[in-house]
Amino acid sequence: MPANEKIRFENVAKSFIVRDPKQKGATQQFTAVKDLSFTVKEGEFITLVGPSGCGKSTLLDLISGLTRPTSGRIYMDGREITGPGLDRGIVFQQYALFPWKTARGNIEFGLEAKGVPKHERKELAEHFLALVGLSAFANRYPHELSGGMKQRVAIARSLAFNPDVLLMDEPFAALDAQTRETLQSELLRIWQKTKKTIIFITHGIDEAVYLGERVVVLTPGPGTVKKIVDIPLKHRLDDADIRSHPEFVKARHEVWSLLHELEYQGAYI
Ligand SMILES: Nc1ncnc2c1ncn2[C@@H]1O[C@H](COP(=O)(O)OP(=O)(O)OP(=O)(O)O)[C@@H](O)[C@H]1O
Repeated sequence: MPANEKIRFENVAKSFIVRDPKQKGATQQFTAVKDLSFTVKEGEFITLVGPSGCGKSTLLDLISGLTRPTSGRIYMDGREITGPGLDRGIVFQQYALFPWKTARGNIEFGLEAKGVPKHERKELAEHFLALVGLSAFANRYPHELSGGMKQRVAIARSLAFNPDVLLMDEPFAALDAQTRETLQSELLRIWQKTKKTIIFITHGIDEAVYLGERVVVLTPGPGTVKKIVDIPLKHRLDDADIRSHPEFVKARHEVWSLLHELEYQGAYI
């Protein structure tokens, strides 16, 4: 295993048994992803983009250990992933916060379940609320927070567990464009500070290029790797208008062109 390798997909396929629409009571196999082979480096920010139904969430479920591959193997730190673990944190599109707990309470709750002592829970919650810029909102309940704030709490909650890898499934998809951009740069800042490995799923080509050091472009279902595009942008946070930068425009165009090749015709991107 190369020294800086964090996650390795080796010929991974995942099929589901589904109802056969042509024959009452019969079932058939449906392949969601196949021949998936790629690696993610330690501390890397990698984004995955592909049309609806190409298997992005399936792929994340496999890394999280919520489901097992039908064939092939997935390794983390050289060990096969066989189930869920706190070394992998997940942030979903929907915030999944407890409505009866405050922002701080939501973060502390998981830590309590993990057996972290009370004073440490409070300290950790405060540290991560500060990291996502929500110190002043610690005592607010989810319904008193904006969508962007709720998603920040969800990110803080995941980070408080100190996972090695943060798995993000379209976390900003439900937000308005302005809030999304703000959270994208905040996430980059957090990534630079925490040095976590981040695997981020998105429908957005801009988002994939802005965040990812590499963008994994997936084929329409059954999803497999079409191409991995290197994004050579070095100073994303220093340039407020990085999206107009020629390197950004070039990378964006490359990903866009891949997703508009013939095999994607009719797919919803
Ligand atoms: N538990 C399941 N049983 C049967 N089919 C499933 C199951 N989970 C996913 N699928 C199918 O596998 C394919 C991939 O689904 P998945 O949710 O991974 O796609 P996606 O790329 O995340 O889609 P989207 O971008 O629309 O969220 C879809 O056709 C879906 O219907």
